[in-house]
Amino acid sequence: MAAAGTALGAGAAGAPARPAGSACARTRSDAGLQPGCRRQPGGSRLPARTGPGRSAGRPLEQAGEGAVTLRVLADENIPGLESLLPPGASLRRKPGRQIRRADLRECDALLVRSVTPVNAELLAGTPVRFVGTATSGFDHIDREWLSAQGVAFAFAPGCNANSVVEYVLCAIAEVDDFLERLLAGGRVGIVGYGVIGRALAARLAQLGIASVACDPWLAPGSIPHPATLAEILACDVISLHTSLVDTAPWPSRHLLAAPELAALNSGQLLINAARGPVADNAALLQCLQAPDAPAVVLDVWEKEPRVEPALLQRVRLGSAHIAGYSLDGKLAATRVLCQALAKVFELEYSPSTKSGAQAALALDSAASVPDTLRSLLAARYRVADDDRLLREAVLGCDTDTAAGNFDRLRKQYRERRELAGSQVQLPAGTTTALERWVTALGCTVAVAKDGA
Ligand SMILES: NC(=O)C1=CN([C@@H]2O[C@H](COP(=O)(O)OP(=O)(O)OC[C@H]3O[C@@H](n4cnc5c(N)ncnc54)[C@H](O)[C@@H]3O)[C@@H](O)[C@H]2O)C=CC1
Ligand SMILES: O=C(O)C(=O)[C@H](O)COP(=O)(O)O
Repeated sequence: MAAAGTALGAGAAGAPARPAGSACARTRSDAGLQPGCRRQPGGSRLPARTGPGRSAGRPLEQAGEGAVTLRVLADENIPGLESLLPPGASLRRKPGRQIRRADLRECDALLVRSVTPVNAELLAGTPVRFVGTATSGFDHIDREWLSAQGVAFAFAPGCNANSVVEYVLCAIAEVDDFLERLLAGGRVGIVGYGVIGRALAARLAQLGIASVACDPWLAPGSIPHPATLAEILACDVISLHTSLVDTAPWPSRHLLAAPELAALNSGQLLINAARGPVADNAALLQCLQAPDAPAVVLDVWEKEPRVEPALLQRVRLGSAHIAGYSLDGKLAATRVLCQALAKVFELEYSPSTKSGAQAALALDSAASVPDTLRSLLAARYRVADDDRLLREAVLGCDTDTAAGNFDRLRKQYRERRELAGSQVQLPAGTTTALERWVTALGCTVAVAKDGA
């Protein structure tokens, strides 16, 4: 098992072994950079290829005086690279599912998303010395192989955590009266207490909503309100945020299988915005055919890009693996990868850190607290919109067309901004209680002056 959390700045003191596919404490600004590069004798800026059967890397090509050509191949769905890559990098794009070894014959750095498996089959015999994934999860990357070969690796921990948290809050606000129930003393059970699990617990606490969490890979004492999986499954809302882990003793693949799903009832909401296989989809379909089935929201599916139509028909809300797709999160991930790339290849680099201002929101109603929260959340994002698009794209199509449509929805995803960080204008005379809810969602408050 690869030592997990070899990310820069990461490390949970006293933590036991972490599962492959897990990352320790990280924030949006931390680049998860796995070492694997050595300074070359003779001053080459390329990382050494230190793995078995490898020779040292050759220097970067010189393109004109002083210019460095760093050959980058990137998934076409990583935004902002044209302006954020270090100067001197040359960029080629390909659809992530179509990247093959032959594409990498003249390539120093590969930038992928979750749809490109990166392993010996893809990289052996290529000059690639840096792999970056613009994602939080890295179950598609064979990090042990990369490390053994001296190929540097970076990922984007935490970059889209708030996007996922807001997706979960929106789902809660959009399904039945779960938001009311949580605000009236209900509980959320969080499975997986990594970056996203912790961010969700923190946001819920700001809203005065209780949560408990389980994550057996963490050291005892690292979860403020720990619970067993059985206790989690008794909560009003259950939200899955584990990495996809196959390692004993606590694999997360099929963590929710028939016995666990049988514990749920129609008074509960289950949300999976982690990885499809964390919930056994065949068992989930069976569970949803029972009369006392829970409400289920799925952003992720076991055989993406193939979605089981019968399952989609029975979930309350379904989306095309876009929980983390805020523009803010995507651009943050691009910046993290570009910074890691510049560090590995020892390039001077100071990228812009702005995503662009978000339009201010106005809140003018004297609505109930749940409706105030609901309207604020819906001002930026509604899971129901993605649900409609997914149903249109998948239901009634043949399997291959539906799979292509699933990927197209993701490629053409609209510009979605996060709520946190938005300025919310409140009417004059607004109560401080209303301000409290606005700030609990991570927004800043601007109170209009009388007569304004
Ligand atoms: N739907 C989407 O758009 C997105 C999905 N994700 C998924 O969410 C996952 C979580 O993201 P982060 O919090 O950043 O990752 P993380 O690595 O910080 O946290 C994952 C946590 O899951 C825990 N875990 C592993 N196996 C477990 C088990 N059997 N039971 C309970 N906990 C277990 C790990 O110990 C770890 O603490 C990612 O690995 C990725 O798969 C992440 C971002 C966007
Ligand atoms: O960050 C992750 O982990 C994710 O699941 C991504 O947000 C999903 O994006 P893709 O890489 O699948 O486009």
